[in-house]
Amino acid sequence: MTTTDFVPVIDISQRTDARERARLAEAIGRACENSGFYVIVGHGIPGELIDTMFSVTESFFTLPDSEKDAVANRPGVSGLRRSVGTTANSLGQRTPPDLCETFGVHVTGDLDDAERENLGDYWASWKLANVWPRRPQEFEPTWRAYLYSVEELAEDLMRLSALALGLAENYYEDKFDNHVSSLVANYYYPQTQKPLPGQLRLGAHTDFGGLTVLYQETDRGGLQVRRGDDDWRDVPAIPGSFVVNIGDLMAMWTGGRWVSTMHRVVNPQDGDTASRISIPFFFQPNHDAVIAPLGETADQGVIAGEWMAAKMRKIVPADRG
Ligand SMILES: O=C(O)CCC(=O)C(=O)O
Ligand SMILES: [Fe+2]
Repeated sequence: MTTTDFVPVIDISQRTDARERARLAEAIGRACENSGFYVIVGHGIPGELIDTMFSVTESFFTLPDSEKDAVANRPGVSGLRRSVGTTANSLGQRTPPDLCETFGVHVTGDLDDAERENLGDYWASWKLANVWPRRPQEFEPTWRAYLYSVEELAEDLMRLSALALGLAENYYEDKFDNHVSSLVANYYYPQTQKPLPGQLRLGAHTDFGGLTVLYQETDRGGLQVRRGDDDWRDVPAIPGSFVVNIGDLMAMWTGGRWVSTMHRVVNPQDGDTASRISIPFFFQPNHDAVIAPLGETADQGVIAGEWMAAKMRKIVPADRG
């Protein structure tokens, strides 16, 4: 099986046409059963918005440290994490920290303190307040415009997913009407020292939530998806595309018919000091949505927020905010 059979490229430009929707849903369903990953083109998010999103994000990450510190993550506040910890820890693996820093905001991060406090009685990243860099000036408006667009796209992908599973298109709507999604930028900084044994740009993991829509720099490479036990396949990097993958909750929702697949970001070749940026949007259900496998009763399910927060805590110690 070639990589594009395992992670197919799907053109969704005709998705407003009813007949074409059925065909797209079928292609998405097949991809989600096989690898849980697909690449979309023709998604309708303007290239100009994506380019600006990339350039403000890159400008931010390459600011002097003293300036970046102003938005550093602290108790109660999201922002910049210099070290994301060890992603592979979420699966119980012990490896050195990932070679990555991240900046993230949540759709819930602008609510007032009391409202955020109500989003689950446990520590969870979506309860943190957003903080925005002052420079570059266009950072915040661009991130907000991008967030709005990618959220709409993710909603439509969920409608197509529902169709693929033989459900009503709006089946997932009331499970995502107060979603706790996040928009994150991963900055894989230049590697000027040899990584430690087992140390990666981003360790092997599965995503937690519903689905992830990821922008990646397409001339860098590094994102790999696992096939079988130890066969890592490069994800096709196509200019103007997004990588879509389903998370654990979506897989649980389908009773395992769809798969949430392990992926990682490997280091560049020795001596290659190029940085790499990726920007995932994690579409995560309402914190109180009950996720039970299709056809099972709610008491067979888990509470989405409790489940995601428990997995998150294995990566980021709760006392780090
Ligand atoms: O950087 C990438 O291409 C993948 C990032 C990723 O898997 C994640 O942030 O969950
Ligand atoms: Fe991921």
